Amino acid sequence: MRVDQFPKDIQPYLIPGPGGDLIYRCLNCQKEFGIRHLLYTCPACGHVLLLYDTDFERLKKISGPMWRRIFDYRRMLNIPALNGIYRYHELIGPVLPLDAAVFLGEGHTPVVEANARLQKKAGIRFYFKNDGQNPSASFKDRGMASALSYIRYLLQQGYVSDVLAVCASTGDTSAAAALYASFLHPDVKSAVLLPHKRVTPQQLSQPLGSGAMVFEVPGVFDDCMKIVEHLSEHYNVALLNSKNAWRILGQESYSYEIAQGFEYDMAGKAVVAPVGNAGNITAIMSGFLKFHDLGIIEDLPRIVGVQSEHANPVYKYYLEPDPEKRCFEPVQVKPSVAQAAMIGNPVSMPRVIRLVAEYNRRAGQQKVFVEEVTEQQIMDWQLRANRNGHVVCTHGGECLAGLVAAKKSGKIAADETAILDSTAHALKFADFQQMYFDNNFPPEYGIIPRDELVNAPELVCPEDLDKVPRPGRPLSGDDLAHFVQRTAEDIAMRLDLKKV
Ligand SMILES: N[C@@H](CCOP(=O)(O)O)C(=O)O
Repeated sequence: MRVDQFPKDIQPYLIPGPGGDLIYRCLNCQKEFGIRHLLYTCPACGHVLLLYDTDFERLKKISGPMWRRIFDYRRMLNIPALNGIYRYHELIGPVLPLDAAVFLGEGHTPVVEANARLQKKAGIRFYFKNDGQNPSASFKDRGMASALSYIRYLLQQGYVSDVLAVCASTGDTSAAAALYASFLHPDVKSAVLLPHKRVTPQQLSQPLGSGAMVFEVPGVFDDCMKIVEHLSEHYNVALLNSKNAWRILGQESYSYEIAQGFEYDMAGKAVVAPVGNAGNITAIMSGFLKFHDLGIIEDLPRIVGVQSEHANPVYKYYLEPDPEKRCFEPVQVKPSVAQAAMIGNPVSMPRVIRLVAEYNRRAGQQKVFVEEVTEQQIMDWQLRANRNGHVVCTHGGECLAGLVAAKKSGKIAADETAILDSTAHALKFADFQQMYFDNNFPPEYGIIPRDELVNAPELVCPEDLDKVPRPGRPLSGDDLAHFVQRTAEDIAMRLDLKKV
């Protein structure tokens, strides 16, 4: 639809222009810095930053119901930037002109309700939000769209030139970073650091295909992250991990979409997400808080972060009920099928601590929880989900396992509705599925396949066939007819089919 076809009162709000006043604010010393330079940590005290709009109050001049109408009408516009995360421009990148927006098809991923059989098994009503259907097949594209749009804006303004973007990754961030950077090539080039042999072949192929420089580093993600932090402190590079606060802004779109998808009614809802470097749970809380602040949603949903027992620093931190006594300790991670979240020292932990307190305070009760699950539970629930129409990877399995555990421990009530983050596409982590089917997980995972979830292809080639087709050597005539009949009979026998 064209703008002039919309109701008159909504027309002035449909196409957002640059506005607001974004600044970096240090979570520790509260010092503020302008956004003309890329910053990742506070130049004064070295702590982590978040972006704030010092003119946020102007957005309150528009009522919550009016905001809902604006976002709902924007759905009908054919303006690429508004078909992605910038539908929520005023909250995600108010200072950016729309022509700076990099849109590769990210966001507005489907929310799919689980079938009755799977809901019964889990004991609760739930949906998956399929963020694996983003362009690089993970939720990271939301944050990269924001970070690279900002870089494009800096390029357009002449504030930077020849950007080298770097990130550390367990596989999804690097795929997204390389993809979005390649869109701005040659002004932006990218280099990614991956823990050697701790990224799946599919994930490794992604930055290679996008033309990034790929460095494999011994150790785990936390080691790569330290190197990237060193690079960003000592060299002229743009850090693309979620330590970069622009990433957080983009990932807030996940919350906005959930709210919009449920008609802005968040009462009785629980949002479940895996926690690795903790940027996503930071963004989810921050997004819902902003919508709440503007009166767009009346209730804050419950939020449940899930960690594997092999990489559980955030879970451990919140085991201590007294906030005064809590003390964050990084953990040594062990191999995990939730490999993207195999992180012992999440860079966003200070943001999480700040936002959990704020979220619970605003909700007037504890609304944020962290749950822990086993490796076995992750694999079993992933495969159960996928046998019921989903395409979730191990982290989607982690979410579902976390939902079941949270219901059991009373963190989520049986009459609530949960929305689970399917963070990446199942195909990225197909090797874990194969290890399950082949029963060859190394012992440290502690995973024993359940017979009812195992699957394997069967080769059909009846022994009495002396001629079979091969590539470049097709059969024809009687030979083809005989091959088809015998093979069909063999399959019918295996499937126990009766002749009609
Ligand atoms: N799971 C992540 C780890 C880094 O995440 P980030 O969001 O903090 O950049 C990955 O896919 O690499």
